Amino acid sequence: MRAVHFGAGNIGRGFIGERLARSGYEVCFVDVQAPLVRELRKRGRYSVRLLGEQVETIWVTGVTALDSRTELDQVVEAIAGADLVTTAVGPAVMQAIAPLLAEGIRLRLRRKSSPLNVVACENMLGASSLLKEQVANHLSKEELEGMERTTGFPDAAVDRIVPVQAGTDLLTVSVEPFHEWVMDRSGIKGDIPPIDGVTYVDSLPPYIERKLYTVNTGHAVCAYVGQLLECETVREAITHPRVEAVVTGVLEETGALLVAKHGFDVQTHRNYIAKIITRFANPHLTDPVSRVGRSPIRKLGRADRLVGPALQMIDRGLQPDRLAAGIAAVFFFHAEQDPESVKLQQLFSQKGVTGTLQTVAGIPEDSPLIPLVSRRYHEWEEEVQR
Ligand SMILES: NC(=O)c1ccc[n+]([C@@H]2O[C@H](COP(=O)([O-])OP(=O)(O)OC[C@H]3O[C@@H](n4cnc5c(N)ncnc54)[C@H](O)[C@@H]3O)[C@@H](O)[C@H]2O)c1
Ligand SMILES: O=P(O)(O)OC[C@@H](O)[C@@H](O)[C@H](O)[C@H](O)CO
Repeated sequence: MRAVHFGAGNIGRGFIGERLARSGYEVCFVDVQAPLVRELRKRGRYSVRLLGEQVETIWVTGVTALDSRTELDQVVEAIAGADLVTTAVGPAVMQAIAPLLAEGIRLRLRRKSSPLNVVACENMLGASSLLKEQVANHLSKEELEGMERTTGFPDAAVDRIVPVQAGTDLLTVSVEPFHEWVMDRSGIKGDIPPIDGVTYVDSLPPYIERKLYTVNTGHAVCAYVGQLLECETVREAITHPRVEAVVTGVLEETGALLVAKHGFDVQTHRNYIAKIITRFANPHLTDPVSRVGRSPIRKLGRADRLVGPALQMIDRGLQPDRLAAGIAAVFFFHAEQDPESVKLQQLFSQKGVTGTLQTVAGIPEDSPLIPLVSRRYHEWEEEVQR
């Protein structure tokens, strides 16, 4: 079994590649970082360190790599010969890999190959569906019909915290022991050769929303409020009583939404939240708030982890008070190496709370969310000036 995985970064090596290799797939990573590609190809293996009470080292073997900047033909050939394609490149990068995927699918159609599935393992709602649209833009009408018949793009939710890697070895990746990978069965064409640890469901929205609006909402609020209160890592933030209070308050709010919307059992959801808070507090992980808060404009998107649940709460007559405090904290986020953080600061200095939310999240001026966030912004401002 052969898998092509785009993005040999943290989650790519630390979770997707690890799962696929342990399930018997030969994994070909595709990345744009030449040193990473070179080392993966040369060594053919790397280690994943599970940072729990004890450190457990897993060797991921039978891997290789290609450079999507310089080895285009080989990447297309690898896609044509694959049993599965996965991605973990970041939502904004999917567009860049779409032409290569289209080329690979075109070659498979010409060769009358067996069905293929493409799974985007990105933190967003409907990532594989969006990737499908992006690929479709590069195909003729006839090729598109062929793709519809032969290629599945099942949406998925993936969960494992993989921080920025601080070790000296380029390939070794340290991760938390917890993992969850849920895939929408209805989007699959043909079969996906078994993957250890994947749960198949008939409808993904409850699972991806539960993950995005709990793990990622909580994580983001922890990062933004944490940085505002001078914490550098997620652990430092979640063990700061003020941050912890905001995060748990926010997760109570999104929990009420998720229970009302998807019918989750209240106690089961409380346990899910408690487990996540424990994961954030993992003393063996060093996860900087700058990573977790990265791409703040994306994170303020209308369907993303902050504004998404807040607007849905308002629609259901629920009050996203503490979530509004989390959203307001984003406007204080600074990460000089992060182009979105720099851009958001510029935008915010020109447009303030209302204009920025309208621009980046498309929220109407009369949305009740705007005064809620504005009030919370001024409260944070007073707090930091004290
Ligand atoms: N790190 C986590 O804890 C985690 C967990 C679940 C999901 N995710 C999601 O996975 C995705 C990747 O996150 P990450 O933390 O691994 O980021 P990362 O930056 O460590 O990895 C992304 C990789 O994609 C590569 N890349 C960039 N452009 C490319 C291109 N055109 N072709 C091929 N590769 C390209 C980069 O070089 C990098 O190696 C994101 O959508 C993220 O939300 C991350
Ligand atoms: O990857 P992002 O930028 O969407 O979000 C940052 C973190 O919240 C995220 O990477 C988590 O670590 C991950 O989603 C846990 O499963």
